[in-house]
Amino acid sequence: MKIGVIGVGNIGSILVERFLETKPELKLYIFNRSPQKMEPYKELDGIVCCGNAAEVCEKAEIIFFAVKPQDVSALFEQVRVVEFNEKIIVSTMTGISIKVIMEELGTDRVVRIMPNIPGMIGKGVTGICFSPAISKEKRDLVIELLEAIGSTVEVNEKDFAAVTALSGSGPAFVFVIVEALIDIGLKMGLSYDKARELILHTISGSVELLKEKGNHPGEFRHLVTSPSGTTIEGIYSLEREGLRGTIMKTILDTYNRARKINEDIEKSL
Ligand SMILES: NC(=O)C1=CN([C@@H]2O[C@H](COP(=O)(O)OP(=O)(O)OC[C@H]3O[C@@H](n4cnc5c(N)ncnc54)[C@H](OP(=O)(O)O)[C@@H]3O)[C@@H](O)[C@H]2O)C=CC1
Ligand SMILES: O=C(O)[C@@H]1CCC=N1
Repeated sequence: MKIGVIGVGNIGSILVERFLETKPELKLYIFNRSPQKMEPYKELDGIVCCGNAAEVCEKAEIIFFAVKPQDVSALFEQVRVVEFNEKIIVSTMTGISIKVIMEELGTDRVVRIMPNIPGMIGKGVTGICFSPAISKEKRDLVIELLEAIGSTVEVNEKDFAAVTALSGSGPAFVFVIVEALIDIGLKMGLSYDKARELILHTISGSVELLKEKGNHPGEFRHLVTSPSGTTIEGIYSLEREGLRGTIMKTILDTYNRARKINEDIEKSL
């Protein structure tokens, strides 16, 4: 199968590298605005570095658009000449609706996805939504392709801003929390390595426990919390400081920003 990737930045390069690693049978066609980002792929088998975005669209059957929202107008201009017909466009672009892509490019086969950075090791989760014209067979094909970066969750397009906030941007919030936990480990006298090991195992172990047992997180939180013990002291502090509200507000601000990007793009096109 012939796959195109336009924009080989953070997300585009994850897609390219995971496809190369897990799906060697694919033929890849890539293009990036600044050519130096294509350098690492120049001599590799199964990958062609194209001269422009339209060439990628002409040669590939499924084409990933992985540019920033502010670069989408220029990209539309560059690929408007292409006859998309049976081709499928898969967009990672935040805030760009399926309708906008269909109208701009005169196609009815568009998939909108919101991947995340753990896709780098095949452990990402990707929100996905299809335009109605895409057949069940082609939907399954795209989902199978995306297994290269992890699992997929099908959502309604109206929920994309929420997916962006929770799982698209989510890893950044997790990394900030991990950093804060390591720093406080250092403050309490632990080495960086020991604090990091303790924290990463605590987080991944707690996540695995929730996944395996399926309980509501509050149930396990109670198991840890002894009367007059250490945990309740921490929980009391956490609630007084408003951590729960801070986290909810963080996600809501991110969600509102995703909606605003969408609104601004729709107005500008
Ligand atoms: N980063 C993340 O975790 C996630 C990002 N997204 C979304 O995915 C999209 C890409 O994000 P990200 O990879 O982080 O962004 P990057 O800026 O890292 O990558 C975008 C790439 O697109 C290139 N580019 C821009 N215009 C064109 C064009 N017309 N033709 C070819 N290449 C072009 C840029 O080239 P140049 O080198 O010249 O700048 C750049 O390398 C965004 O819309 C983002 O919102 C979605 C989910 C998660
Ligand atoms: O920060 C951003 O806009 C993108 C969308 C999700 C993750 N990164």
